[in-house]
Amino acid sequence: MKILVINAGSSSLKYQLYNMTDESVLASGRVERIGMDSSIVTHEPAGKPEVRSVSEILEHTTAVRRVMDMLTDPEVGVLASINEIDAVGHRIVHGGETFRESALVTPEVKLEIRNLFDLAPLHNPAHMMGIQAVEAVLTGVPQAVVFDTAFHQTMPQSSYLYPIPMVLYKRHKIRRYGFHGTSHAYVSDKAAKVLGKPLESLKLVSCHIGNGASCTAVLEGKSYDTSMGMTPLEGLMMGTRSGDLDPAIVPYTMNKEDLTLSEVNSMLNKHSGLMAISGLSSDMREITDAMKEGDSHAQLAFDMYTYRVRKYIGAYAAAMNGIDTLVFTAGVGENSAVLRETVCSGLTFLGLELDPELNAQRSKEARIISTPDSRVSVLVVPTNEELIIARDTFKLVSAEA
Ligand SMILES: Nc1ncnc2c1ncn2[C@@H]1O[C@H](COP(=O)(O)OP(=O)(O)O)[C@@H](O)[C@H]1O
Ligand SMILES: CC(=O)OP(=O)(O)O
Ligand SMILES: [Mg+2]
Repeated sequence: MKILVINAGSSSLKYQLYNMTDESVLASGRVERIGMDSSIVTHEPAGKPEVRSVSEILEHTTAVRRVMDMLTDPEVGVLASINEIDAVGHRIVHGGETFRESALVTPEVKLEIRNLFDLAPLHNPAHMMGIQAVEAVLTGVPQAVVFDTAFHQTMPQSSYLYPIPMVLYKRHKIRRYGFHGTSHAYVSDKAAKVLGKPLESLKLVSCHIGNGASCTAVLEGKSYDTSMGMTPLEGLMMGTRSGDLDPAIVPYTMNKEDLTLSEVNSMLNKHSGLMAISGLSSDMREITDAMKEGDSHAQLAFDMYTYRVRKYIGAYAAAMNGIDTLVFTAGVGENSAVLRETVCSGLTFLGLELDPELNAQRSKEARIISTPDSRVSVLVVPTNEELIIARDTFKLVSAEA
């Protein structure tokens, strides 16, 4: 079975085509700047060089058509015909309280995703465009949806409720949902396998640190608490998102700077985090490079960023009455040895001891980077959200057939 995985954003569409016989990736790529004057299409067929092209792609249906053209192109394609695609799986950021697990796309499921537009105005409408674009181009092909929030639906009320009037939860479903669930679930499971222990026996903290970043306390194999909240803005400091701050800053800033709601929202989501403090970049590679050159703003951004990760790990160790496993994943977590070292250097009080050589090694494999005597096992586990989406889609479509 061949499955196309799609992660549709408001102005981008990322894809991976899997052959589920051996879970190999046949091709992957992305369409960026949808709706702008020049869109960039990057296509990577397995074993062949990447191809890039620039054209005008005004909406998602055209983007999906372009992806199909690339996949079936005589030179850079990997399929003889689009009829070879058996199913499509979509990443959906917000599943609210409705979706505890992945689902096949039906008219009812689409309606539910639409009902969640308010809770994820940046993400869910884009995902819906992706679903509809596939419907238009690959008529009749089954589609599945896999939710970032689903894994966190096990959180107890004491973790997910905010201490604000209950009526807001009842009326508007204002609560913590948490995100990156597909990734947290995958890396927790993988870490347990690497350690040779049942996941249910572990007190694990998973740190997904990419452009968006979140920490999750995984207790008895389930999400017990997580740092992102009603939206992916809460929690850790991120590339361009502030993470935690005093909520009083919002009205105060609006008043002092004469900002509208949408402007303050944009400030916190797009112009804060590493970008704001360093004044340089939201990309951790550029931050750490600048630090080496003695850039004090980049250093401050890094110090704040790592300090906040460490605080969450400490908080979750307390929340679970202990921690025996710490996992780093995603772009920064997998690749930045200096970030892992800095975060862990303040956690020796837990009996955590990093092995500097193992930490410095580069590898695409899941691996332990703590010493044999460390009371907390520290691991780097490369995440693979697309593979989980492909697997869930495969399961759902096979069960239906
Ligand atoms: N070698 C590296 N060292 C430090 N940071 C890295 C490295 N490679 C990638 N990154 C960071 O990973 C981030 C992207 O992470 P990723 O998980 O791909 O994010 P997203 O899926 O949210 O776009 C980049 O912004 C960059 O800061
Ligand atoms: C939910 C979220 O923050 O996603 P991303 O890390 O892809 O931005
Ligand atoms: Mg990501």
